[in-house]
Amino acid sequence: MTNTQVTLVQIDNYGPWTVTPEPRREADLQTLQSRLYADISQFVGNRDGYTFFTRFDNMVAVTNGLDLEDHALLQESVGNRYPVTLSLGVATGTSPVQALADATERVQEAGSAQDKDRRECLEGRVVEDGHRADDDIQIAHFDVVDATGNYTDELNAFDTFIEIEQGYAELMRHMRYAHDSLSFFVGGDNIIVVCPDLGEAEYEEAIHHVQEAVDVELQVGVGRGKSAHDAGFAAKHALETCRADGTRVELEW
Ligand SMILES: Nc1nc2c(ncn2[C@@H]2O[C@H](COP(=O)(O)OP(=O)(O)OP(=O)(O)O)[C@@H](O)[C@H]2O)c(=O)[nH]1
Repeated sequence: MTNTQVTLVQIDNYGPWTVTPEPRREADLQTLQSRLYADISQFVGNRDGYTFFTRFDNMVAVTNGLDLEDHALLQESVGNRYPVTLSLGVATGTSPVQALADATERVQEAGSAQDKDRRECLEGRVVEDGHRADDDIQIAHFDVVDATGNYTDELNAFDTFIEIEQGYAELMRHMRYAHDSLSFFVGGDNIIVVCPDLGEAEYEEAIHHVQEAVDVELQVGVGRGKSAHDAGFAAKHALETCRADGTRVELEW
């Protein structure tokens, strides 16, 4: 049974900061956001977690293996090096959607995203070391079948972008409402989905749904592990099996 530990990362009072004392140059904000994401991804990734950029001012991480001291160190390090600070909410559960909802609630209870007095809050609980298991995380790595042949080498770059984003939008909604899963676009034509215990039938159904709704053909490799890295790495190997064998769903555990 999965036990996903999810961390919501929220930049404190970021909206007001972007326009104080007057609107800041957009390129500078884009640079700040992408560097902050890169730093958090590296910090969490070095401890075998995954971080997703989502809206950049709010990011979502799968943090099994990181304790509250690790989270506090991330806050301290960012606070020392950036003009902004981070609040973090952490929660665990068999449903990734519910865990993220609980993590969000903890940050919201500490104060508004635009409350100038809420800084560096750290709320929540983690999966304790003695309670971690090899099937705590289930990750599905989706990609578009032959995106290069069907889109990248055929359409102009913006129309390719629209097609890929349509596939992502349909999949993320479907996986959230039908299968309690969190989907994140990770670049190219790839979508990483953090799942509860799902089986082959659910993935077949999701691929069929996206094909029917927006005519984008997906394949998926699924893995399990003690950390996001372990599960995600198994999923990548499973996806390689799809590519080699021409199959649409491969589970590796
Ligand atoms: N984040 C991430 N991006 C990837 C990964 N693999 C491929 N990509 C991205 O996806 C793009 C397309 O590569 P592929 O998915 O291998 O190509 P494809 O044409 O869809 O071919 P098939 O997947 O074999 O059907 C690449 O340019 C990368 O941007 C991955 O493991 N992680």
